[in-house]
Amino acid sequence: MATIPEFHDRMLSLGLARVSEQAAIASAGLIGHGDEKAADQAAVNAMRDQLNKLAIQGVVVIGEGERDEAPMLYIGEEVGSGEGPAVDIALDPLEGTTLTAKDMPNALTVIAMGPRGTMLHAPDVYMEKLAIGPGYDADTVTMDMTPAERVNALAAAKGCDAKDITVCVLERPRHDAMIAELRTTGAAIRLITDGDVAGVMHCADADKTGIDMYMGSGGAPEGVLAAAALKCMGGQFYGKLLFRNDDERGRATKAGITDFDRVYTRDELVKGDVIFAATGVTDGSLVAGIKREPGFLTTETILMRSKTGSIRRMTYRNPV
Ligand SMILES: O=P(O)(O)OC[C@H]1O[C@](O)(COP(=O)(O)O)[C@@H](O)[C@@H]1O
Ligand SMILES: [Mn+2]
Repeated sequence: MATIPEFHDRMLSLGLARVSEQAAIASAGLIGHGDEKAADQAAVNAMRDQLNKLAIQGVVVIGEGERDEAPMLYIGEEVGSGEGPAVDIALDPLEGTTLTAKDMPNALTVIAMGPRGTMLHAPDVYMEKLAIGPGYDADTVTMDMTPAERVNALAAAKGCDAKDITVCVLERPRHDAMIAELRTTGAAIRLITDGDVAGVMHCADADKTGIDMYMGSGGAPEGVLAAAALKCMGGQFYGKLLFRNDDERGRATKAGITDFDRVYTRDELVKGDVIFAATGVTDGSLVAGIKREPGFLTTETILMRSKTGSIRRMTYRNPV
């Protein structure tokens, strides 16, 4: 039997960038058209086509849904040409479908790849998330702390006042109490309407984005992708799965999860080397959105490798 090639992150990384670029390009014509489903479907189709061109034996571990719901890029779907290393793929073809439909900032196409068996098979439930950027100890802020304690602890570690900290939070009624508590510290709160993968990534580039910390609940699949991004950029990430009912607990059991109360660290969500690519769909603080000019679409992609901590920003001018 032929031996399976090793996961060679350097060789695979450019291919991964092509996947996220093409997903973004496919959704370009749907930016600001009020149709989230169409924008998502265009990105999904393109991402799947491109993935199948890569020389990998890939399995989607974070995808568009469960197999019985029969979406494309379902969890467990095999992708790639079938020749090459055995890899786990985590993807969100359009992270910020509503942002895209409404032409609001920070919509991205996102994909991460690591050796087979290294990423948490997170079910499509919510995850409580907490993230800070690089340069702090692992226990600087923890899930055990209250939201206010986290702000004060980060301010102390940073050597600034709580009022100099900016926390990014998804604007949702479920976060009202947390936001009220954060307000008591004097910290600023950047409320976002969607897109917590970008929200978490913003912590790793605080000088550019102004965001020091991310907290609150959002999609668990997005949590694994955010952990992959921070593994490349540096920074701490904690995630705890949240279950609202037995159906959700059943989904977790099916995904092989036994401990429902566990707080996962960044490196428990993504255990091995990982490569991560995200392309801007609409303009954002990390990457520019798609630019149109007659005959061309230009994208910007951030491509990162955890092994080396390398971060590339690539523009791609694509004739259309
Ligand atoms: O809208 P909800 O249910 O609060 O879920 C939050 C999740 O939805 C998003 O805002 C948008 O995700 P999609 O565009 O992929 O649907 C994520 O960034 C976030 O994790
Ligand atoms: Mn998403």
